[in-house]
Amino acid sequence: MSYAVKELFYTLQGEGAQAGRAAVFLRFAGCNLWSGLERDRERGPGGCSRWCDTQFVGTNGAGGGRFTSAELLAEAVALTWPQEQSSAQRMVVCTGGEPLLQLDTPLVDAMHARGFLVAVETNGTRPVPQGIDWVCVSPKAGSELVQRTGNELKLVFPQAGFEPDRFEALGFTHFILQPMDGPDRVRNTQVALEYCLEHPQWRLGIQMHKVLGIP
Ligand SMILES: C[S@@+](CC[C@H](N)C(=O)[O-])C[C@H]1O[C@@H](n2cnc3c(N)ncnc32)[C@H](O)[C@@H]1O
Ligand SMILES: Nc1nc2[nH]cc(C(=O)O)c2c(=O)[nH]1
Ligand code: SF4
Ligand SMILES: [Mg+2]
Repeated sequence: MSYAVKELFYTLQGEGAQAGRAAVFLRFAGCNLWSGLERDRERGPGGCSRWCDTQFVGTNGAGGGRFTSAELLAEAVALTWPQEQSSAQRMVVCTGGEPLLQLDTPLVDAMHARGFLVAVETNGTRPVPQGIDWVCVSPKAGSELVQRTGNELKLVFPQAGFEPDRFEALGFTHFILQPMDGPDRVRNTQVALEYCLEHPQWRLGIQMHKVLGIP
């Protein structure tokens, strides 16, 4: 079994309730909410393709390839610290693209066997496999939300006609508004800030890695 992966890198988690924590990022190639057409980034099919901040295609000469779980784990271990060197637990953040198109139990088990806590960043359109340690769901307007529980619900804000209150009763511990990056970032940050002041169940999540200028 091999996995289509765009990149593997070591950085600080820049988003959500774990922001600031060192982690290996495993960015899978491919996404079910991505139209695949460059022109749709301008015109917009109505979904997050229009504003997605990530290059995850990996098949256009931009890097990436197919790797076995053994190859991915060897690289992840090489990127992070030796377990005996620190009491901190190693973490892999599985993202993409949409990681749940590919992440399966054998890969999760292989990561656990090497001492990694396994986190996932998902759009919530596919159920999370058993055994994931940290689940971040980021729902997208126009898609069906299947994964309705987890550790954090991280809503990119604002999305037209997609108000935060529709998620408040779902089974998450943390509710985070992440201002939509792009040409309206400053205004989006202001409206997210105001929303959090008026609805204190929500916390503001700033994409720390972009402030720091790190991957
Ligand atoms: C690139 S996505 C990959 C994981 C998964 N496909 C998802 O959408 O959750 C990683 C995170 O970045 C967020 N994101 C994507 N584009 C963004 C933007 N322009 N501004 C703020 N957050 C964005 C997503 O909502 C998600 O939480
Ligand atoms: N530093 C850093 N933190 C992140 N948290 C979620 C990310 C993602 O693209 O899923 C991301 C990312 O791309 N970089
Ligand atoms: S689901 Fe995630 S990776 Fe896919 S286009 Fe939307 S934000 Fe980007
Ligand atoms: Mg990112």
